[in-house]
Amino acid sequence: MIKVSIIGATGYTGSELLRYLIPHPEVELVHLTSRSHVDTKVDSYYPFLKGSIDKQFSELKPETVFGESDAVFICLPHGHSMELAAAASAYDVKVIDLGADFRLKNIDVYEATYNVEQAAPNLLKDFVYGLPEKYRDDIKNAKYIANPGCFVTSALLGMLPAVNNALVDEQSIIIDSKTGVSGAGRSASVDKLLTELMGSFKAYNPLAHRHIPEIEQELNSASENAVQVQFTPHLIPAERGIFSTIYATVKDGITEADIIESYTRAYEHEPFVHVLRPGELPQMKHVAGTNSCQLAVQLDERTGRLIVLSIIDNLGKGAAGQAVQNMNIMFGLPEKSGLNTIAMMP
Ligand SMILES: NC(=O)C1=CN([C@@H]2O[C@H](COP(=O)(O)OP(=O)(O)OC[C@H]3O[C@@H](n4cnc5c(N)ncnc54)[C@H](OP(=O)(O)O)[C@@H]3O)[C@@H](O)[C@H]2O)C=CC1
Ligand SMILES: CC(=O)N[C@@H](CCC(=O)OP(=O)(O)O)C(=O)O
Repeated sequence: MIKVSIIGATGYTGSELLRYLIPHPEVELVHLTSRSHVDTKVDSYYPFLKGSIDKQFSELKPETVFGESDAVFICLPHGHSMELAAAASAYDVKVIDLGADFRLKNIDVYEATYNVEQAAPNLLKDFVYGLPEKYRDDIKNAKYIANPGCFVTSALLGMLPAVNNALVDEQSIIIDSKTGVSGAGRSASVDKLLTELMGSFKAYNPLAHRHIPEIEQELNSASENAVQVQFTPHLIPAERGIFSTIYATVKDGITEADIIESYTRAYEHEPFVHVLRPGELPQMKHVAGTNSCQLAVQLDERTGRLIVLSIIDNLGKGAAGQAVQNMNIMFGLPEKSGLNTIAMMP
């Protein structure tokens, strides 16, 4: 059994990790840390876990958590993982960070984007960007994983085959994303409460969202030409889910058959990415509570634009599900272990 701990287990990604890890056949949960609920029974804090877990939240003591675990998930707000990763380096433990501290390889870009100093620059090279569809071989041997951002995952899975195969003008990509409010975490501000959003819908951070450099970093490393994206996120009155509609102008001579062939080839062996059949359209609900991504791919012959509809659950493939997928790859387990959930309908 793999001894697993979660730092910041009282948040939304922490609870989603528990949902995947409690039934995981190869996992034994060891430490579940919290600042505000030390000694509270986990199933008192999370009544949906009654009968599933008999543990208490504990204080974060790095030497105990890293010293007694094989794998540790860090689920803290941005800026807190650098010091922890440095502490972990003294132990034989694998770390999967769900935050953004090690996603951006360029330190200046990271510091400008997050307005915080990169306090562990020497560890950056050891962090593998945790998108299995792009970095599976590196993930197998990694000690540290920087789990991708949620919008970024939906954008990259939607655009990587097009960029990899030079199907689209790399400067023409427009990503229009909608997200449920759980993306903002459990202690979100008033403007992200469902009561404020119900019956409404709004855009935020249109020109400066912190995921823009992350999307561009990963698309640029897949492309011979410079990639620049336009990205606008929107909040919708839903608990979870991301729906990205992505537009890009196709290059001269590229046909819909070329596009379908590239997407099919890219994902035919991927356990969690599903390219829909012609005419099928995705709905956020169809991936809720799962680690799946569904893609609808079409060429608009009239405008010459590729349109990709990409859906994930922000807490699933956008966070905890992808983190468990990365753990499975790092420990040589079947990639779907613990991740065989099916979306709830209706
Ligand atoms: N929500 C999402 O959809 C996604 C989130 N992420 C990233 O994952 C990480 C966790 O997100 P999420 O679970 O949503 O966040 P939450 O706000 O829901 O939870 C964060 C947890 O961290 C603990 N915490 C909060 N502030 C501090 C602090 N200053 N020092 C130490 N611990 C603190 C809190 O627990 P306590 O007070 O008990 O200690 C809290 O439960 C973030 O970096 C986020 O950006 C990534 C992808 C998707
Ligand atoms: C609704 C909402 O606020 N969403 C978050 C993204 C959440 C996420 O998953 O991104 P990180 O992993 O980078 O935190 C935002 O727009 O900043």
